Amino acid sequence: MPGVHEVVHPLIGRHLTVLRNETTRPAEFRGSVRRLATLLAYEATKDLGSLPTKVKTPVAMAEGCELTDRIGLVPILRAGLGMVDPVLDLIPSAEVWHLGLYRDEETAQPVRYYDKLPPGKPVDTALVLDPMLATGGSAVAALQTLYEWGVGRAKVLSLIASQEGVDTVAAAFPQAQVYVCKVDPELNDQKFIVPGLGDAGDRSFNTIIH
Ligand SMILES: O=P(O)(O)OC[C@H]1O[C@H](OP(=O)(O)OP(=O)(O)O)[C@H](O)[C@@H]1O
Ligand SMILES: O=c1cc[nH]c(=O)[nH]1
Ligand SMILES: [Mg+2]
Repeated sequence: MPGVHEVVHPLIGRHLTVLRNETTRPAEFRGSVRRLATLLAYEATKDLGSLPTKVKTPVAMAEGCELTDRIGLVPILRAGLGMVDPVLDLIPSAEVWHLGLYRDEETAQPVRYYDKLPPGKPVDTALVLDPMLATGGSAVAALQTLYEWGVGRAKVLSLIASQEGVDTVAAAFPQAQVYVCKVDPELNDQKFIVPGLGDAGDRSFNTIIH
């Protein structure tokens, strides 16, 4: 499907296995989120704009390059927070604009609770960071906000998506690019991804109520 990129790599397969495992504790879960976010960001940034430059090494002049896009990382609270630092490590010049969205437990519809995008000029490329793309409602809401802001280009980076979710995003915003480690086949009655990994926010932040 155009616009949806499932990144296949043995390291992604391995770290995803740890992430899915129900016995994985929060600290190790966060580590796996970081590793997968790095691998996904590497793939999702292959077409970033850059210009050739020169750089002086201790020995001689060499060819270099600099990034030309103004890049915004857009983590979706809460679970997207765990993907910020690894992507910021790769793109230290990026801006970070948080969006607060949670799924209503009864309806699974996204509820907006934080949005402070500035009124001025938007970023050229926005990377939406959220480990889970289930119904696609949160990703669609985030993309709607970003396109209204005026971003030139938006890419959604999710560790696990459902087929229904990526279809929903593609139908709403065919111009958006979606990068995922794995597209899982279905959603259950509570709109959780199957097999998925459970609730990414709760597993990241150790907030599962027993
Ligand atoms: O595709 P959707 O059906 O919209 O579901 C995906 C959303 O659900 C999760 O967030 P959640 O609402 O659990 O909030 P949290 O990150 O605060 O735990 C996840 O991090 C996404 O934001
Ligand atoms: O499976 C799911 C669906 C929504 N949010 C999650 O964290 N997991
Ligand atoms: Mg959320």
